[in-house]
Amino acid sequence: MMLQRPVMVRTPVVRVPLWLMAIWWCLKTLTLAVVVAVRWWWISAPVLALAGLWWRLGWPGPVAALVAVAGGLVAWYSIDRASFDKWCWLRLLSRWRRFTYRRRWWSAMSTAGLVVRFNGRELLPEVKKVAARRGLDVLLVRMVTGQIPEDFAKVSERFAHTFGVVGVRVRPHRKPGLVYLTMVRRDPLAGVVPVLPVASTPDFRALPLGVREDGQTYELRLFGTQVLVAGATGAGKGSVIWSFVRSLAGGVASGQVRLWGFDPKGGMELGPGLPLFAKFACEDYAAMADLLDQAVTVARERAARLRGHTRQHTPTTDEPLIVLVVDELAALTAYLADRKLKERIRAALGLLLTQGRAVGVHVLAALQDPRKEVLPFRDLFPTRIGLRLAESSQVDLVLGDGMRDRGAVCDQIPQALPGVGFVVLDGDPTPVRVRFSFLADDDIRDMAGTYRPGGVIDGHTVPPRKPRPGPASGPGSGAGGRGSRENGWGLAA
Ligand SMILES: Nc1ncnc2c1ncn2[C@@H]1O[C@H](COP(=O)(O)OP(=O)(O)OP(=O)(O)O)[C@@H](O)[C@H]1O
Repeated sequence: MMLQRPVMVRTPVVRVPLWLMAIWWCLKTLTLAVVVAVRWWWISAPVLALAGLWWRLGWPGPVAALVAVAGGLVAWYSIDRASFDKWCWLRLLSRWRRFTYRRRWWSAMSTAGLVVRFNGRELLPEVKKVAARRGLDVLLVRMVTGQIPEDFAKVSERFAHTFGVVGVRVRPHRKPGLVYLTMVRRDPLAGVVPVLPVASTPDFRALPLGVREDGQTYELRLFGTQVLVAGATGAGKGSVIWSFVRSLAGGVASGQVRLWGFDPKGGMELGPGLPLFAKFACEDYAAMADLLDQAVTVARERAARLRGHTRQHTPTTDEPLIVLVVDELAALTAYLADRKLKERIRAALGLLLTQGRAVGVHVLAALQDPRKEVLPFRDLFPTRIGLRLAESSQVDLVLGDGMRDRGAVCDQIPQALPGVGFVVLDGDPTPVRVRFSFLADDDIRDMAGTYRPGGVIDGHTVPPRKPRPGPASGPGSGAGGRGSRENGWGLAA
């Protein structure tokens, strides 16, 4: 039997003289000081500069420098606040916020259940970047292997309370493994959004409808889509409809766009803008079914003509974009007592929603009550807008499964914020919070007077009016010598 030598466990001792150790510690401290000074250069550089001035000029040196810098900043702020915010204030704020979020990060992740224990170690998501904006902070976070953005979305409310912010929205980064957390500190959408300017030729790929949380204009891509708006009573469906109509008004005036209105509430909602509509139906459901059938015929004719030539219709005055504006979809598809008529309407609507979008026949439909009879139509609307909703269960019903967890908390929109909602695009996992511009009745009448289109009156074609600035009289007032029938009530062709 061979005797094995015991394993050597003692560390060999090397005797180092004290002066060598002292040099080593000095070098180490110096390196650490340089690293800290470089890492926090935005603190160390000014401190060094002030110290240099004090060294050469005594106290007047740094005091004069501080006064000059403060004066320069005040002047910059007063002359160009946007660039001051962008290049100075928000950058400093971002650094401060990065420090404050990191301080509470470990406990926040731990209590939210996002710390992963692996191989005896604790792994937690890492804050890569913090960008402060007006009223919100955007954190770029690297997730721990195995985590997905949904894990963060589920605890977003918990984060809001932990970090003392009004809300947290979660959005995946385009690179896997990264996620954005938007910490909303004060609601940037608290103020009413005034009417937006009208483009004489609308850009159908970017129609301005309101303002997003990051302060940018929210632009809707109409080409290739159909739009559904849902909201409880008083949620501001009217403001979505009128913001949308306004974004198209230039095209309505030039004849590039034709609006067909369906207002089953007897003309209450769309009435103030009546002159803008080429066709309109508000009481007679059979007339509404006829209009829908006409739209299906147009869509089919165009599809037959365009097949093999193009995949997207280009609106012209000869072949305009047709937009059907429906104020209460459920009145057509769910509440209607006449079953035969209801089936006819449902069939026509289904065809329009599936076949219309490539050939320039679009639908904007508003919905108050997301009940199951209207649900089959939801998936035919690639763009869905959820305003304030009565119950949390309605959110996924309207916007699609999982949308509430992803931050579309329509049920938490306060009554005091009409016109605020979440927009969801098919295939895009991130709801966008938007406030739509508000048009009072007078704004709608002015717009209708200014941008009303030409039409057919008693067999004579009336050319479109040239847009003119300033207020104009409203519908029914006989402006331009046109009565209610000319305004479209009588289904002018
Ligand atoms: N975007 C907005 N900004 C500010 N206030 C708004 C906005 N939209 C609506 N409001 C206010 O909320 C009120 C209700 O809005 P609106 O009539 O559009 O709601 P609705 O959803 O169409 O309601 P209903 O289903 O009862 O017709 C308006 O009279 C207006 O005062």
